[in-house]
Amino acid sequence: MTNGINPREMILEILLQIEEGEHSHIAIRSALSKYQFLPRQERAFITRVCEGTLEYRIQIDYILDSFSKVTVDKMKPPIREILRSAVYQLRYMDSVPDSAVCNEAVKLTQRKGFYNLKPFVNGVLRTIAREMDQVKFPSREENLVRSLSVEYSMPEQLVERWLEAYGEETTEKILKDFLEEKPLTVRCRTYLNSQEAIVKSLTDQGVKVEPAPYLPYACHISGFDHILALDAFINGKILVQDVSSMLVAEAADPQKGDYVIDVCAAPGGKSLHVGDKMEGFGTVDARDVSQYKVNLIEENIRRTNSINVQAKVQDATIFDQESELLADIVLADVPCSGYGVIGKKPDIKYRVTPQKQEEIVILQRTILDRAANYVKPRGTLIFSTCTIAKEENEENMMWFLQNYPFKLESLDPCLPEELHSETTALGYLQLLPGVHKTDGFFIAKFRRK
Ligand SMILES: C[S@@+](CC[C@H](N)C(=O)[O-])C[C@H]1O[C@@H](n2cnc3c(N)ncnc32)[C@H](O)[C@@H]1O
Repeated sequence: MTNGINPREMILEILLQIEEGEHSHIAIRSALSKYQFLPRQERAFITRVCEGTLEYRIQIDYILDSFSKVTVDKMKPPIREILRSAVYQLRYMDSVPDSAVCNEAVKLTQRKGFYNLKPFVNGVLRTIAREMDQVKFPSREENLVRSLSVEYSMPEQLVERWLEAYGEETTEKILKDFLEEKPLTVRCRTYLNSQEAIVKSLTDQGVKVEPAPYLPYACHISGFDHILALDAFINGKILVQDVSSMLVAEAADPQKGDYVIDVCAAPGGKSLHVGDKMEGFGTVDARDVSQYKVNLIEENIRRTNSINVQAKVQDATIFDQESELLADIVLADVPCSGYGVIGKKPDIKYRVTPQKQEEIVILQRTILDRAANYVKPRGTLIFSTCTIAKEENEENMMWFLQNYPFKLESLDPCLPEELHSETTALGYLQLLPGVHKTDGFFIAKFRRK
């Protein structure tokens, strides 16, 4: 315990919030921001246990159900989360002795007022600590979907869909990659600063900087506590962005002086990148659906002093007549299921429903329909998502080609050679985690006829 704050109690509160529907990264960030004085090691422990417990929830529940008479779904929420986070530590964190994990879980059970459940928590955890190796996991031969689901802690319906779309080998690569820890990726704004100066500023503050794949200005950074305390961040020299997302501005290939509309822009990563590529010339109209979202874009515009990017509230499902046929480039980086970023936001995998999937495709098509109208003749439309669901990507792309006066245009002149393929020559790219060295992401480039 440090300064009266019990890390395991914080973990429990965060996990309960996530169970109630809060996004994991928001729940963790807001809890930690309340206790900024916590030592770095303790913050890292809290983050790791919360993220790990969530990432491995299906596997953890399988283990708990193998040892507990009360199944996980029948447990009281605080007990369930105490047990889940303890099993995560027992299985995946060698740094914490098993006895400490069990003792702390029992103490927390008592502190939360569940005196009568202390023996239960104690018994289940001590048995698991002793007999973890004897758990009989589902075998691939008997049931491939169930086996992959438990091994990689992914809901069966997603495993099933990806097996069908990508086959066993690729699906396993994707599933494995989602569980791997990754450093943060940033875009160095080399249009205003030299890469060397940016890297020096970071390393001077003790940050480890490594080149990220595919793009020379993309870096992996690690070994720091708060990004908000880094000079390169404060001064707008770096922006947090995955390489997959940086490829959108590469695919758009804006020219100085272009008029660009980004219909789903918040928090502004791609708009700002396009603005940088135009070196301060032209205009990027960065739009999003709410004032809250537009404030996020404005914050980034201010921090980066991006003079050619402007933000405004505009619902992309409502046709904006004033923009008709005006834009050289339209970016439609539409809201999506987010399956490509499950590695960073594990709660996404637990929120999947077939109904939501259908609704999201309808929303995407509505946005594409409106966005198409803003592209001037011979202009460019970039359609992108951070998902690996075919109905949101290839199927939407085909639907668009069949219904609108656009054709696909090769991405190869804009992409690094390592990413060239049959589909990039045609005009689209599906990045898959574990296959490519990025998040899962889709980009299609259309040109108006
Ligand atoms: C994938 S994110 C965009 C990320 C952004 N392009 C970037 O690079 O930082 C999708 C965005 O679509 C926005 N959105 C959802 N529905 C919308 C609508 N009807 N009109 C405009 N934006 C919408 C969301 O608020 C969200 O910011």
